[in-house]
Amino acid sequence: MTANIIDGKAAAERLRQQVGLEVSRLVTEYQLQPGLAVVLVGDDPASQVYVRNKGRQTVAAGMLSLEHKLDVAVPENELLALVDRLNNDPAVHGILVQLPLPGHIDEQRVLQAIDPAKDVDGFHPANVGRLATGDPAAMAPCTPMGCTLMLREQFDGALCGQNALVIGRSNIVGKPMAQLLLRESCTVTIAHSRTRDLPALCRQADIVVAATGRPEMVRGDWIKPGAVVIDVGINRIRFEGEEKARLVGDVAFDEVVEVAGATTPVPGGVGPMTIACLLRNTVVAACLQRGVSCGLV
Ligand SMILES: Nc1nc2c(c(=O)[nH]1)N[C@@H](CN(C=O)c1ccc(C(=O)N[C@@H](CCC(=O)O)C(=O)O)cc1)CN2
Repeated sequence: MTANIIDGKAAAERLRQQVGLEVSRLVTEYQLQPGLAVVLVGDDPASQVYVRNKGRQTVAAGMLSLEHKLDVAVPENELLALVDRLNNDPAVHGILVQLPLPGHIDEQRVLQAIDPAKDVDGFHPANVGRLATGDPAAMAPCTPMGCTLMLREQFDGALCGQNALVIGRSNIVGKPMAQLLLRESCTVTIAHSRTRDLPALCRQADIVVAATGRPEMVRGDWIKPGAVVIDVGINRIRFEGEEKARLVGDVAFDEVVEVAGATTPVPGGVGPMTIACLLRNTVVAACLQRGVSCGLV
């Protein structure tokens, strides 16, 4: 069997089209132009690329994009003061502080300073709690949300009752991913570095979401034939004899593609959906703040 390779770029393009149409409707009917503010601290090259892409895609969807670039040594209280200004700016419906932050800044303190209504990353404890309690108004983190939308497409909406294994328990991917799959009525298991006999657990799963941070950890012989495998990993590896670093996921793609029913590539799988979901969350946040219905929920 050779797996269907899920095209994350195409899925993201479809979602961006829907977002763009919804923005046009909001502008026409309510003079409501959703606005997204992105804060970047420092000059990490990958973060700079992600922030640039967020800005471009926000503008392309007809939304207002504000970028705030702060020096790597910015004191924490200056960053908190900026978040406070953005919380009180009526043109801003969504706020995102690009992660990771430099070591001298308390990441949790900054994320908790964002108004939960504008927290389009879904990292504020209020949104974490809303997601865990099944509140439909919860802002869900963008990467797991993108994975969920791709899984819905693969299963034609029939995720109910599927055995899902999430490998990884981070606050950004693993835990919210498990909550979103639970919301879809999957039977969810969370595995992590202390899990015993991970390959055996994996072989029982209809859905595997790999967010381990360990390059190519999930092997082909761990996968149940026909299972759907979503690879969240982004690892830059320099292979012997190659000049440029290559991007690989947490899944051994060449092996898994021979066994799975469908799988995501890296690059071009989950990554592009992350930014498309950010645009979606911003539109949803703008609608909730204005008290108008949203065509994207
Ligand atoms: N505040 C946040 N910070 C970070 C998040 C996040 O969701 N919120 N996620 C990541 C970075 N990220 C978005 O911010 C992101 C990562 C990867 C991609 C992507 O499209 N990746 C491409 C490969 C790109 C490359 O060559 O590097 C792919 O997988 O095809 C988009 C967004 C951490 N920080």
